Amino acid sequence: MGCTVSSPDNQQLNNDSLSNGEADPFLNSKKANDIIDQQLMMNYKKERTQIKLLLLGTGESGKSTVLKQLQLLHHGGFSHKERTQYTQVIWADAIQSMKILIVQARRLGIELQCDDPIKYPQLFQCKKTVLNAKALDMIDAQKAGGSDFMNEYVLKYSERSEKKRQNKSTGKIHSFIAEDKTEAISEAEKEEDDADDDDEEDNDDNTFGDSKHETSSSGLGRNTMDENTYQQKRTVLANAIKTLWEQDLGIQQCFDRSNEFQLEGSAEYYFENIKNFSRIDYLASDVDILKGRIKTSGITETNFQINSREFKVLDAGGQRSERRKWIHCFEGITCVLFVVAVSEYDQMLFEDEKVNRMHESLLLFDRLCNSQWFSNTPFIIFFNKIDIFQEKIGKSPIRKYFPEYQGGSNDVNQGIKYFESLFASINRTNRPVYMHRTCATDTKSMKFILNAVTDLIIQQNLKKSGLF
Ligand SMILES: Nc1nc2c(ncn2[C@@H]2O[C@H](COP(=O)(O)OP(=O)(O)OP(=O)(O)O)[C@@H](O)[C@H]2O)c(=O)[nH]1
Ligand SMILES: [Mg+2]
Repeated sequence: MGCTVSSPDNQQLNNDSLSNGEADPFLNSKKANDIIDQQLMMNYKKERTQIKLLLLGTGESGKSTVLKQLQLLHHGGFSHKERTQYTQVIWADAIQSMKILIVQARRLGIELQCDDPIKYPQLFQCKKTVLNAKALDMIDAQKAGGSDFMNEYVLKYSERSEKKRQNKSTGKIHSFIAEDKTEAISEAEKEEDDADDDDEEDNDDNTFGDSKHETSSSGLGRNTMDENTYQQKRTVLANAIKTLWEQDLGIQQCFDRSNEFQLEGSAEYYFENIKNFSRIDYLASDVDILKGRIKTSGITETNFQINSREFKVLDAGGQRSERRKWIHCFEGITCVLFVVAVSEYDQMLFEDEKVNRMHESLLLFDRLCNSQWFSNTPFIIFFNKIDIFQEKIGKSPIRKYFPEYQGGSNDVNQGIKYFESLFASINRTNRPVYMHRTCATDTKSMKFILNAVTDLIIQQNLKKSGLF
């Protein structure tokens, strides 16, 4: 009946097993509990000592570029996969950027020399080459990021998408930061679902420019050509882009007015280096990757070991439709690094061309800095893109967009100071906001600034945890 007779041999065996703990269910579960407790304690200690740095700011302000600099400083640089991806993306963006300049010149009533076949036959031919080029046939879309790249490409370059992204951008800049966390999360989840539904519809959209059915292409053109023909086509296209860029005065004029429409911030760099990007064996350099742009979707997490401390850096997509996801990463943040593109005082949002980018950044900062979520969290602001700011302020007066600006129209220092004071005046808490002027694409200056910033965060964190 299930009883066992305990023989002396049996008893010895049982005693041995018990002493090994193999057959004792209580001892076994205690062991398992101990392991879980140990793990929890380790996680708890790690959580307590790990520094969580959150990169926030509007779209295109330079958050991911700051992350890339951290990668160069503390992660041994970029992987082969990243280099391959940026090589493809930049080449496609370079082609589209030149198309945009041609089309926008017409919209703005700027006369293009390449529109005159009699006086400028060579430029006319170059224009035809560019407008007929299908960027997706000129790249390996899979290497460029597959379906993520394709969706992004359509959203960026389709005229129809311009309206769609405006609709998607609800204008509800504040929705992500409702003080009631549960309400905000459920709202975020609902809106995220809606956004996903929209994405699917985007796939059959047409592309900006003369190549009407470009996005229906799967980038297969590259596979149907032999290598020599493919390289030849790319070389011809690169020469056309370079010639238009260097010789057509209308293109230059249009570029000077690029704050009036959406153009890649690094378009000039792409055109200047177009021959590199056209080579099929070319692999993006560190600088290319820093200059290249891949919009962040969602939130990425990267771990670093900095001065023997664990850092987790969270990089959030900054466009309006991305911000509803932010709420998911607000917990346990050690420091917020807010990035402002100071050069964008005269530009409109990609997602809503009626809204000034600097105004959006100020509003966003107001909501974040004065929110209960971050009442004990230090804020650092990077006033970024100072290189573009320097070049631009002489040509595009700050006063035109910020009439209360009293500083000199060519004075870079006064100009940045003005924006710094606007941001400082928004801070209604009694904690300080640290500010730095940055050019996130410049590795040398960023090394210095990022070292100072990470030191400051470590010090602050030690003080806060009572370890210092
Ligand atoms: N010239 C110049 N370009 C910069 C600077 N910082 C960033 N950029 C460029 O600006 C573009 C956008 O930068 P990202 O780092 O992708 O911007 P982001 O804030 O991560 O954008 P989202 O992911 O959409 O939120 C890239 O092409 C960068 O190379 C800068 O200081 N100077
Ligand atoms: Mg980004």
